[in-house]
Amino acid sequence: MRLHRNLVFATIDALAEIFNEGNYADKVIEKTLKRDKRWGSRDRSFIAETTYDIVRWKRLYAEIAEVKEPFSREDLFRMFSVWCVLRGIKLPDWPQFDGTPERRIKGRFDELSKVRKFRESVPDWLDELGASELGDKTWTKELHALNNQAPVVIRANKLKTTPQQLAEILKEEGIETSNLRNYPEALELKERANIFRTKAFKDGLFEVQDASSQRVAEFLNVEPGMRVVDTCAGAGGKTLHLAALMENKGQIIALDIYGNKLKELKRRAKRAGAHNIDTRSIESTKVIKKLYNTADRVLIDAPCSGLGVLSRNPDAKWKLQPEFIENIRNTQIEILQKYSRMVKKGGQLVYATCSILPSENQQQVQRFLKSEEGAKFKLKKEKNILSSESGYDGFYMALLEKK
Ligand SMILES: C[S@@+](CC[C@H](N)C(=O)[O-])C[C@H]1O[C@@H](n2cnc3c(N)ncnc32)[C@H](O)[C@@H]1O
Repeated sequence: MRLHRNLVFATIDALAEIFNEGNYADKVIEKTLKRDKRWGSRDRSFIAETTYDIVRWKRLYAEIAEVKEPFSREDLFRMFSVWCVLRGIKLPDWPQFDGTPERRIKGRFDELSKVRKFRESVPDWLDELGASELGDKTWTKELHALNNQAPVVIRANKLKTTPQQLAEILKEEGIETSNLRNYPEALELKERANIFRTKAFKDGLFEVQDASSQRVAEFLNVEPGMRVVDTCAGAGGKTLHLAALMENKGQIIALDIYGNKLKELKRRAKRAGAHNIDTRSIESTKVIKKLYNTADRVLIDAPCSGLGVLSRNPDAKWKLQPEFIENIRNTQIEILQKYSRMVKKGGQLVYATCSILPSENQQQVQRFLKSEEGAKFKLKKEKNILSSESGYDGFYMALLEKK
């Protein structure tokens, strides 16, 4: 691989913004990629993937390069040179790489790789929390899996197509996919590509949605004609899946505290041809109270630490704080208490997170079941999806039924 100066410089600029200004990696990369219209798809993927890689391995690379935050440009070039040396990429003859100690870099890598928090590049507190909740053995495997680059999985929109038809259409647009066994609507891209540019995407034939995430709507046992409330709908990844499973029949009420996310949901629903979704922003408790005892099905796709999706969002390793996890657990239990009241007798509720921590998952459900409101429910089944076992995001889901 030959390194191009303007691509390397754009990567260094992006890293400076992410590490030193605390901006979100996905937003910074999106902005960086708009900088030069002449960049082709290879150039763009070099910037995006290298930036994500160095974000993912920040702690390890900083230790090897012997640099500390806040990083100067010189420090960032040193971290970049670690990335190159460890990947066997020949360093160009630029002044920024003068005197790079290649043998020392490899030696320090071997030495640091003996310690999990360096090898897997996580903050001390997170390494301790993961090990205490999951046990050393599971956490070691899981953390390793969460450091792999996530595959791109899409969900065929059954309102408009089938996975087989979609695979053919994408093939004509130059994108090869494979079926995923046991995931009825999913296709996985054989190679990364900008699929948002395809006609198939613009026509609403699919959504990008991880395979584990596709398990959640399935878990809720929806049927056409039901009244379903998606209480933490966000931009609607799971709402759209619910609409497809309900064949556009019945009613889905999509709630969120952020109106702008619901606006995006509406845009996506239009593209997907999903007509049975009604969005409502939670501006007061009235919105919730009006729905008490009215829903056949309720989905709580709760806000969480996001530790199950680190492979697509490595930035979270550095942005997460122990206090945030503490607070989010309180929000989760509050949401369970309040939103479960929307389920009518005999109706069902799914509580789901993209976390792998028992304290956000099964322990929350057990806590809820022991409460006055929770006593009205019984736990029908639950599923823990680990990235190390599934190869996709880490997720948790529990199905509860109101007696
Ligand atoms: C895991 S995300 C949802 C992702 C979405 N369901 C999807 O599939 O694309 C959690 C959502 O909960 C929302 N949220 C946070 N606190 C909330 C609350 N108290 N009530 C309702 N929604 C809330 C957040 O804005 C966020 O969109």
